[in-house]
Amino acid sequence: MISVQHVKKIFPAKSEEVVAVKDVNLEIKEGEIFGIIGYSGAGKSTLIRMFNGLEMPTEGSIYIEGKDITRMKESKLRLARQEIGMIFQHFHLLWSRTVYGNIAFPLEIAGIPKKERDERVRELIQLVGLEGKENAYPSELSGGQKQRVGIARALANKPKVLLSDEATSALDPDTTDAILDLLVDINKKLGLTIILITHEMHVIKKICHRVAVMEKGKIVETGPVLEVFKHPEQPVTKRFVGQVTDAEDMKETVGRLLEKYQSGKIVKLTFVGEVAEEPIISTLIQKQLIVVNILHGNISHTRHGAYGTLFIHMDGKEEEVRNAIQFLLSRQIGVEVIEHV
Ligand SMILES: Nc1ncnc2c1ncn2[C@@H]1O[C@H](COP(=O)(O)OP(=O)(O)OP(=O)(O)O)[C@@H](O)[C@H]1O
Repeated sequence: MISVQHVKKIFPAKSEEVVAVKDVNLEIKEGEIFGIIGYSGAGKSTLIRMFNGLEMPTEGSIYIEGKDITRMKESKLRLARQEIGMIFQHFHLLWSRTVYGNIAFPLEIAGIPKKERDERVRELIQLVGLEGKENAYPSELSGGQKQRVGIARALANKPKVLLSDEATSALDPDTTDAILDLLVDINKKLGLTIILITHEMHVIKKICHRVAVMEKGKIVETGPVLEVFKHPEQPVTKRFVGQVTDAEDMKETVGRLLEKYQSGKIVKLTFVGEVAEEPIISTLIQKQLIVVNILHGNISHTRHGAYGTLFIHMDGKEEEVRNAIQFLLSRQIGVEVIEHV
């Protein structure tokens, strides 16, 4: 549905030009929730803004349903933009208009008659769960409610694609989850394709089907979310996966334990899919002649199954510890012996 081909964006500057996006290629399917993750300055905003012509690439093409939006005349681009809604971190609402007025605004611009407009706004208010708030002004709303207005406004002209530029980054964790649930809901109900950029792996894990990792203007890794969790290849991807699988203080704890336990091994186990729900550790203790000390555990639920990590210390005779590792490997569990942090 969306094809990004050899896209490059250079910003001219007095001293040295900035190459914000370097030869990006992506294929995004209809109805997919596709996440682009990267640290600040990676080029995510520049890339997503090129999907609706807010920025134009210096080189390359972006096809949306077969039409190259980078080569459209302004009048055609304006029409094409109605097919692509966008939501923002800081909402970008009209402060002098009510919730109703904000959602009606793009319909007024599109020349939709009043009666039809009223109906559509009412539908949208219901869809995003803002019943009763029609006459409130943005200043009277919570962050989550403001983003609901942003989503309703973005959906007003029935777009096929929704672009989300860090839409939950200004929200607390519970509100973030509620907005992410809403995005999944509209993706399912409307079959809407969603492309989002974020610096939080939690967002990717919770709602995306596929992810692309961006670093210094390039896509360095891409794949289905669960696959990327299982086999992160690039160091930057490993850091992002670590955001949700490893506790902040884990490194310190493991460092201390490595010093404390002179015998045995500290291992990081990774479980994927159904294995994550099996009682592997109790079987391990029953079958192997080792002592197991559980240090830290975590299960993440992605759209395509569960992904678990567990740090344990296994103590016992060297051979028994080796057997235990073999047992775990035979159960399709990832085993990484931690030698140092
Ligand atoms: N209009 C502009 N003029 C010049 N340089 C720009 C412009 N917009 C972005 N850049 C530069 O392009 C690079 C990528 O910026 P971009 O905002 O796309 O990154 P990002 O991954 O979205 O980061 P953040 O999350 O901090 O916004 C940065 O070096 C930035 O300074």
